Amino acid sequence: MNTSITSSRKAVLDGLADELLAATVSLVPVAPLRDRLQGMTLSDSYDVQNSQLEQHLANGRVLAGRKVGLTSVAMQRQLGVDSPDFGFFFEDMVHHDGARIPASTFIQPKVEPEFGFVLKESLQGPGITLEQAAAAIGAIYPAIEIIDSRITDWDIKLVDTVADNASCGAIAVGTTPLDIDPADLQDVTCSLVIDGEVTGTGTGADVMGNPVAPLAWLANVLGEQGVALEAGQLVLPGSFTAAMPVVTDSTATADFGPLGSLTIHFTD
Ligand SMILES: C=C/C=C(\O)C(=O)O
Repeated sequence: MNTSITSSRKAVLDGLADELLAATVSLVPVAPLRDRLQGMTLSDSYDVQNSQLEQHLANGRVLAGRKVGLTSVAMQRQLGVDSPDFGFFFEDMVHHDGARIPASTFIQPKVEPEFGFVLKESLQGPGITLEQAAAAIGAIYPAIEIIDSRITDWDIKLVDTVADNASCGAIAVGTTPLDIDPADLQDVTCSLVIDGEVTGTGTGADVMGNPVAPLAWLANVLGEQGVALEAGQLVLPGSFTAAMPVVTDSTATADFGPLGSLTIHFTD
């Protein structure tokens, strides 16, 4: 192995992680990352993501859970990609039903309606099946992910969004679980409602065929790296619909019909 090439590559990746960390604070987005390192791979992007995770944890932030993204055809089409990705979120990024969230704390926020799975037991791949993943779910909540891009104008390809923590901005999760069995999630319908208008509707089957599949996928991918999903963590398996932009004074609802809903408001 040519160590000088390897170490200069690492220096570029560390620099990208530092730029993204700075953008998280300044709210000034950065230029797309994909052309900054010749042949930038998905593995490079996850290294950039991981470097940020480690620095946040070293600064005392507490991991609350993980998100899987790009699991629906709607979102894959919107971003022009064909595979899922994942990211992390901390306790200080989690909001609850009725939250009033300053839009000014994001760069270019959009919202996505999702399930929120709270795990009752830990899950670690490889080899986690759908049945094992479903059995690890303790409660299912309505959730909204606020995605945000630290890349200018959402000009992202897969390597950009992965490095940028899968574009995770914040999470909102309901306080009352949805009364539904993990085996029945494919048939559940969810609409995204912005300011009273339905902007999109999807079913559980639109989320990788079954919303439990992203949970199993994540447990297996992280398991390959020796990382477990822990009991008590919240996992978001991906959006039912295309993401929609929000601004100050927007109200967003993830509407699961008779099963329940979650509403958040964006303030100044
Ligand atoms: C860019 C982010 C995409 C997601 O979070 C998703 O598809 O759920």
